[in-house]
Amino acid sequence: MKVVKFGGTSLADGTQLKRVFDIINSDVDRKVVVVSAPGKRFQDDIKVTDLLLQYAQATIDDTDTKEIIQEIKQRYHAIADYFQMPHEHLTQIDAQIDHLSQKHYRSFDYLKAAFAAHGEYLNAQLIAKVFTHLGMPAKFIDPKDAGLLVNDRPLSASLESSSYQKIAQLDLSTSERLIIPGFFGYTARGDIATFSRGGSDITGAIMARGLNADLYENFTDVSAIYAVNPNIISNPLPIHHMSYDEMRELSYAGFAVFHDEAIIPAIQGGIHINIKNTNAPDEPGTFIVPPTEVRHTKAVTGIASSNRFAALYLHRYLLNREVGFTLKILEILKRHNVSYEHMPSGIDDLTIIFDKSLLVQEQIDGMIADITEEIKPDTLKWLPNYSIIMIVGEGMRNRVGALTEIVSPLSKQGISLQMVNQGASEISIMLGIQPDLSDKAVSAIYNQVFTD
Ligand SMILES: Nc1ncnc2c1ncn2[C@@H]1O[C@H](COP(=O)(O)OP(=O)(O)O)[C@@H](O)[C@H]1O
Ligand SMILES: N[C@@H](CC(=O)OP(=O)(O)O)C(=O)O
Repeated sequence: MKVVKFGGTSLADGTQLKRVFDIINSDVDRKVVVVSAPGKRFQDDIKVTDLLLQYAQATIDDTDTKEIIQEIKQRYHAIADYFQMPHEHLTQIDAQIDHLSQKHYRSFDYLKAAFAAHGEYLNAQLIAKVFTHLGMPAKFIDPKDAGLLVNDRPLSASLESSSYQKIAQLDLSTSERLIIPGFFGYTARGDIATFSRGGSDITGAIMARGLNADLYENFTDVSAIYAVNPNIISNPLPIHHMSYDEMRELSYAGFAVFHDEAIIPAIQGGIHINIKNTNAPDEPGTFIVPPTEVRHTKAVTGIASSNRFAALYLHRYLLNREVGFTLKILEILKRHNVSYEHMPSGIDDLTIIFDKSLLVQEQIDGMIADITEEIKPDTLKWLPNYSIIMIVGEGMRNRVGALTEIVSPLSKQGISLQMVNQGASEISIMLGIQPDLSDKAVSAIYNQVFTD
């Protein structure tokens, strides 16, 4: 039995959904189907999840919601009309969209979570009906009934591990395909909470582990995971096989094609993942497997980069001699409820790297004020935009000279680095760099490592 997940681009309109239908219909093992909300149909299109978040904000602000509601309904109507679905199905979807703003929510974040989750929730209901209408019986399964219990973080929830017992009890003996909306679960109090953005991949991995699937197929709009983001370099080399840890590091550092948290359930269950293209389903795609099953001919498997960071640079002489110094910094971060991503340090310097999306200005101001007052640094600099490049490969373990090979093309092109961190993970080297130099650096490293 396979668990298959289709991303937003694979479900953006009727034409795409017909391809999805054919893929599932061609293999009886594709039994459990996790779906995203309709995604972008073209470059500047807006994902239904983002439309729903606009609707949520308008509801919070008590401004006019008529237009945005119409736009959301239109996305589902277009899909239903493509398959000439009976009108009653649309009436049910419309009613649920209208009802969203009438309900009571525990907080604004829970409101946003419930609105956002409806992208998947409504799509899964519609898809089950479309598939049945096309002659492949399918049943909608609410994540509540599948047993997806999550903790109380409304917009970045994690699964409670007790969920797996319940998921394992899902009845697979029926002849119907089971259609499960991705991206969200329910808290113990019964509220909807979503995973972080892109989180339908996580639902797919959870279902694959909970049901001990033979394979987790993740369908998207590219034929492989490439050694570098294809938006930076055209026609990069595809990766045929990679290890779980390689994928985790690469997706953390910018390979948006697969959510970094979705690797964890796969590792725990030893589930093989196959990334495939909805528009070219016969292509083999990329397999993500345990490290023992990957043969490495090259040191580097992939190069990822992300601009989503900010950094705080701190300099003070004899910083390394002061007992409890790091603890003081961490206490200040805790006081402002700030989590950090990395903290590389030298004898007199420290850089703290943050994920910008997890910070608000008030936290930044408070943290800087307290560090200035309590730590009295010689220099304190806030870098609002900071990029990380991650060079990843199981083949780099114990490999002499890997760092030189990576850094030398940068010095040749006069690209300076703000930070180099090697050793914390044996399979990766992390570089800190100014955002405007990031793509140039990625290209230089790619050309050095992959084109010989
Ligand atoms: N290394 C990479 N290999 C392949 N795709 C990548 C890579 N890095 C970033 N991407 C981007 O990820 C996109 C697929 O992810 P996403 O848009 O989330 O798809 P989905 O709608 O299927 O969830 C690709 O179209 C591509 O632009
Ligand atoms: N629809 C959600 C969850 C998701 O996984 O979407 P996609 O498959 O389009 O990345 C989002 O936009 O975040």
